[in-house]
Amino acid sequence: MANSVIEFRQVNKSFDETKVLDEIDFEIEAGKFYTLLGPSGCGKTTILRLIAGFADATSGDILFEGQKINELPANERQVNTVFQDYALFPHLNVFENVAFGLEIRKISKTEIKTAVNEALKLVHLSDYGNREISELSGGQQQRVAIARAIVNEPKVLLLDEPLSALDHKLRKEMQGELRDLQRRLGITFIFVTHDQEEALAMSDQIFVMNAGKILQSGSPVDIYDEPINHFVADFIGESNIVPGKMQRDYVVNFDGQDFSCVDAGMKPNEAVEVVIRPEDLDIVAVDTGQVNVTVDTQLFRGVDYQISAHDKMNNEWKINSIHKTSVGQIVGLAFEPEDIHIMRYHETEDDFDARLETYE
Ligand SMILES: Nc1ncnc2c1ncn2[C@@H]1O[C@H](COP(=O)(O)OP(=O)(O)OP(=O)(O)O)[C@@H](O)[C@H]1O
Repeated sequence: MANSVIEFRQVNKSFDETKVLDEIDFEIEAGKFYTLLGPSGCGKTTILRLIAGFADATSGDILFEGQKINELPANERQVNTVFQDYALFPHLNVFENVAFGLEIRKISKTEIKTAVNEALKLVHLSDYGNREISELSGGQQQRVAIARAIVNEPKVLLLDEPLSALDHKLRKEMQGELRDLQRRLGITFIFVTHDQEEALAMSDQIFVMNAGKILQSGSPVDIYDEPINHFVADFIGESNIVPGKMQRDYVVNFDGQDFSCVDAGMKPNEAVEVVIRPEDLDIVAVDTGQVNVTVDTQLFRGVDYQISAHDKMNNEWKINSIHKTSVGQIVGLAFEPEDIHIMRYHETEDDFDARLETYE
């Protein structure tokens, strides 16, 4: 990649006998918003710590703009980190917190003042320089932490679950602000979250992780529409995942019937998993859709109903619909061939658990 800023080559990290990163390979392109997404304990923070230089890889290479930086001390790396708990200095005011990194670099007072004011302006805190940290809301403290990181003009900003302490509404607002800030600054952001909605909303590129591995990387749309396996399909939004068998190109069998799909290139009779998103299903009269299901539960959510149902093979179906049904009712489900996504390779959570055990 011509514009690569960070690259991991077969990076492994173990603590004693426990492997927490397993052959991690990726390239990060300059100027984009990347997200590491995965459940708690999958190794996201460890990747950030390796990039920042707070921890060493057990094996493999870490490159910054094409140069190996495995041995480079943290303070010589052109990256800054925004931590989950902000890590602000409580005895310094807002201005002093942001200025701290510049002061230890012995930059002139005038330059510091200009840079700090510019950083505070970028995070919409221009009038807050004299405030004590204890006088700020959570969202404002988060902005100070971001200003303190960007004032150093890093090439890469690492953000470790920076929004997790905020309430739902503020969190949504900050997602938009961070996205805007990244675009305005044009520096690379590497953002860590376990919240799939946040990852889809903010990122240019997502790395979906589980159990120390990157399972899939791609744009939010790619990952949502073309999940590579069961874990990704399930983790990114809600999915109906039904076992099936590829009959031939463009024809898949599930629920005891053949369906047209847009997938080809698999072996005849290959076992597959069929994914259809709940919002792609329409509820229609019984026998007028492709699959009939019996409604098991129905929840009203304001904008729609979240319905769960089962088909004659006892596959579970989740449907988001504006149409009200009733428990026990048999309805038809209609969908288009392009709403069917076929996954040829699947690894269930049980498989993952089994793989995890091999680490121990
Ligand atoms: N210093 C350490 N010593 C031993 N094990 C560690 C250490 N740091 C992390 N781990 C383990 O490494 C694994 C990955 O941790 P990491 O913090 O990278 O996960 P994460 O995906 O960021 O999780 P979370 O979302 O909970 O922060 C976990 O099982 C964790 O317990």
